Amino acid sequence: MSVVEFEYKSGFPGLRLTHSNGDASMELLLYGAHVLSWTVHNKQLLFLSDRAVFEQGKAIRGGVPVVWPQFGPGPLPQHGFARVKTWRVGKTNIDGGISVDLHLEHDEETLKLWPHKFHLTMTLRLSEKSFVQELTVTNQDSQAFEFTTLYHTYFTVDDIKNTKVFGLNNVTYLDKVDGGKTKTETNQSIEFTGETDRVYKDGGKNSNPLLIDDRIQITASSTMPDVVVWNPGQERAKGMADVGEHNFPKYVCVEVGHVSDAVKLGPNESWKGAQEIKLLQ
Ligand SMILES: O=P(O)(O)OC[C@H]1O[C@@H](O)[C@H](O)[C@@H](O)[C@@H]1O
Repeated sequence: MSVVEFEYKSGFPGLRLTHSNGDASMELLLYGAHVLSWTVHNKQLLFLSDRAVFEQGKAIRGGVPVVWPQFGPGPLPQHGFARVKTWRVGKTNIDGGISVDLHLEHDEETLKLWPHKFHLTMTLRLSEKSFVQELTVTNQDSQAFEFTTLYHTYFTVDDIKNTKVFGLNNVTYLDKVDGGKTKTETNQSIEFTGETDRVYKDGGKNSNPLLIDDRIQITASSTMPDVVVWNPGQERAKGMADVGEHNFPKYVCVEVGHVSDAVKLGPNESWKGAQEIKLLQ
């Protein structure tokens, strides 16, 4: 069991977590509290684009970007600012399991963008075949504030054409590639035949587990009820400088969060949202 500091692409310090027998590991950057890599038995389970850009202020294409305090476009930069801020390391525990806390607070830059005082803690726990990440948001202001949030997880797949996402049948979704129409999922599994960008409202509350094939299970806390499923497809991927046509078949994003409406947090109140990602085989 170890937690070791490392530096990725000079300028991006992080922590490398290794589970007891070395069979599971995780790389975590302070930039964005970003999980960059998760391996079990030396197999990489998260996708990181070979065209990902590592520059201050730019989002990293792959791993687990943390979307906060705004999902998607809006008054703030796309997907908020937490993913492009440098967090600081807090408590580390390697007693009977590994956990690490990272923290982010408001600063001059965030106050200019979003005039609210906040404290974020991201706790990561690595186990043999799974990991948990839990975000705690505390309102340190004298006024209430609202936010949306999401774990934007990029999972590796052998081929998107043969990938299925289960657990969202009968759930209502917003189809972003069909003009934002509201539809109901009638299929037992989602398959990918082109650009797919959907927000499944309360998808995580479905009684069926959220699965990628029969390999990965994603479980969210009840405070993160929505599920976004995204793959850009060939044409859009071609136009995305940090993805490229060759990469779209290699990943699927299955993202749990609170995005259909906002979380409202009063002064001194705290909110927690977690996901557990488990390898089933
Ligand atoms: O390019 P970004 O900002 O990382 O966003 C990627 C995708 O993120 C998804 O969560 C959104 O539903 C998509 O609409 C978006 O294209």
